[in-house]
Amino acid sequence: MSTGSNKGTFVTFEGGDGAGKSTQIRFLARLLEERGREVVRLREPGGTAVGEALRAVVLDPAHKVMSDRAELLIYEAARAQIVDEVIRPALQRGAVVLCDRFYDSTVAYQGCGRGIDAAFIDAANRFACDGVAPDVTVLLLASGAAVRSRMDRRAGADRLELAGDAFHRRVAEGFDQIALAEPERVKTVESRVHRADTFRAVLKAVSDVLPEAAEALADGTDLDGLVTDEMAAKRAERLAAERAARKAAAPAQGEAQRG
Ligand SMILES: Nc1ncnc2c1ncn2[C@@H]1O[C@H](COP(=O)(O)OP(=O)(O)O)[C@@H](O)[C@H]1O
Ligand SMILES: Cc1cn([C@H]2C[C@H](O)[C@@H](COP(=O)(O)OP(=O)(O)O)O2)c(=O)[nH]c1=O
Repeated sequence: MSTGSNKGTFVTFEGGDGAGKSTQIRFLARLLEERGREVVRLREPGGTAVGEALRAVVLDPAHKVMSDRAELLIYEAARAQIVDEVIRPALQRGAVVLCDRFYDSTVAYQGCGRGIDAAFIDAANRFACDGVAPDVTVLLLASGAAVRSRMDRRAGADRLELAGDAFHRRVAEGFDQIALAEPERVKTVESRVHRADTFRAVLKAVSDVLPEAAEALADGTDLDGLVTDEMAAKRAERLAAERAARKAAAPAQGEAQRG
């Protein structure tokens, strides 16, 4: 295992915004939980109180004058926190940790995108990770047109999403370079039209480190059914969150009308 005495498995998902990382993490988490594994689902930056606070700062489009060095250090600060507070303890317990982005995003976005020196990025990543490293990384690739139509359906672009086409082209090249440099760890998966097809490719990519994934591909598990159920669960969660937000806003509107 990549982190010495760990019993767990650490899987990271990388790729551009809207590539389908969080969707595929949902599917894999469900499959592993159905097979009795403890799964810890995380996103970077975030996943801890400190990390979520830092996420709000670094992604806020109102912060138009943030320096590239400040941006890098915020991502690394969030990473150091999530490694110490959540990832290392979870791996020591034997859990599967599924993380939406990790240090490869810093290489691609702050290194290739912003142009910060690669050796410094590498040292900063090592300092923040303190010996914790993914067992396998799934790099999801989606065509520009597919991502644009997916992102159009999303509300409110964040500060990084607003960074421009040339920046995002450099980020995509950065991910390609990472995949070329580390083919053992980084498995490239095309994000297909049908989510279940992408999921099968993800299972294949992680099957060396997660025996449950290899079993599911071999034993005729109904993967289309799992994807359909999980998409319905996601829709239900979104509707519940929207209802809760409307309910929270309603008394405030009442106050405003009274005042
Ligand atoms: N294979 C796919 N085909 C079509 N839409 C997809 C596919 N995978 C994900 N999506 C949709 O695209 C959007 C972005 O996916 P998401 O998983 O949030 O991406 P990411 O986490 O990489 O930003 C979501 O609305 C999701 O439902
Ligand atoms: C972890 C990490 C993320 N990022 C960027 C990539 C994303 O644009 C943003 C995280 O936003 P997020 O919404 O989690 O990504 P996505 O849109 O793919 O779901 O932060 C970096 O620039 N460097 C990093 O080290």
